[in-house]
Amino acid sequence: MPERDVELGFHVDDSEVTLNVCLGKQFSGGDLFFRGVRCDKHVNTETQTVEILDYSHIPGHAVLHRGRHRHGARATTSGQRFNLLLWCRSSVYRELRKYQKGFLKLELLKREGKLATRA
Ligand SMILES: O=C(O)CCC(=O)C(=O)O
Ligand SMILES: [Fe+2]
Repeated sequence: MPERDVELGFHVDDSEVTLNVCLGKQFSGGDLFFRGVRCDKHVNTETQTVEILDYSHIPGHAVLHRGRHRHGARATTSGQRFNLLLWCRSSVYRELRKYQKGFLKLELLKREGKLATRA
């Protein structure tokens, strides 16, 4: 019976950027798989061939990836793997995204003629 995560299913992180540092020890398996970036609405849509990226951890090396990059970790098949995960969040970026979405909605309403605009 495993005491820790064996594998990590397909997911996105609640981060802008994730730093994943492989601290060791000796192991096999545990590869990361990346499957493209999506917005919230399309996070479960199909993967295109060009988006398929697999990565094998190397002790002492780190991976920096976008939190929104869809990914998961395959099972560690032998040994022990220790990774340090750092989720980096930006409140400024998140605020800006909210305004951006608001502006986009306004633009759509204008285009559809549902919003009065000055000549
Ligand atoms: O290496 C792992 O087991 C964690 C992978 C992951 O979810 C990540 O890098 O955000
Ligand atoms: Fe993750």
